[in-house]
Amino acid sequence: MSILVLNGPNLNLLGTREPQIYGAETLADVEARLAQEAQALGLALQCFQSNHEGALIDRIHAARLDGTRAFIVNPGGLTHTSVALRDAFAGVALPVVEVHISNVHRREEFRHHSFISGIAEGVIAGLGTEGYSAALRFLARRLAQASTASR
Ligand SMILES: O=C1C[C@@](O)(C(=O)O)C[C@@H](O)[C@@H]1O
Repeated sequence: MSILVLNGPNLNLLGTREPQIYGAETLADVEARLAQEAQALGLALQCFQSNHEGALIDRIHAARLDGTRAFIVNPGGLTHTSVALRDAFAGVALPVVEVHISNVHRREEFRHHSFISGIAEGVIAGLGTEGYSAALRFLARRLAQASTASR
């Protein structure tokens, strides 16, 4: 069972980008930690970051064919703008957990609306990079329950 972790625009700059908001860990640090946690949970993990909306959409479509069972996504600024990203998730119809490092609801008003939340199983915001780990633990349990139920 494989989980695909998607990060959108500017998340490649984690660690140096506005560290007072997003912290000091790099995306490579976060992905390495998640890979260890996934292994301990008995899950395979794939990670993909892009600054390009179309590349993210292509990766979501490709997930239909590569064994992906669920997504963890931090869409970055595309959260607040992208109907196309939402439609890609809806089209693939696998569970999605939306993660934001910062508490978007405590920030500028334009960050309060997400096009993704309406098709997500759940939304985690403001837990820092721990939010990705919380999403992984949630999905591990959810996928295990689903596979027991289908037996
Ligand atoms: O790029 C980001 C990062 C973010 O998704 C977060 O992780 O807190 C919040 C977004 O509003 C912002 O555009």
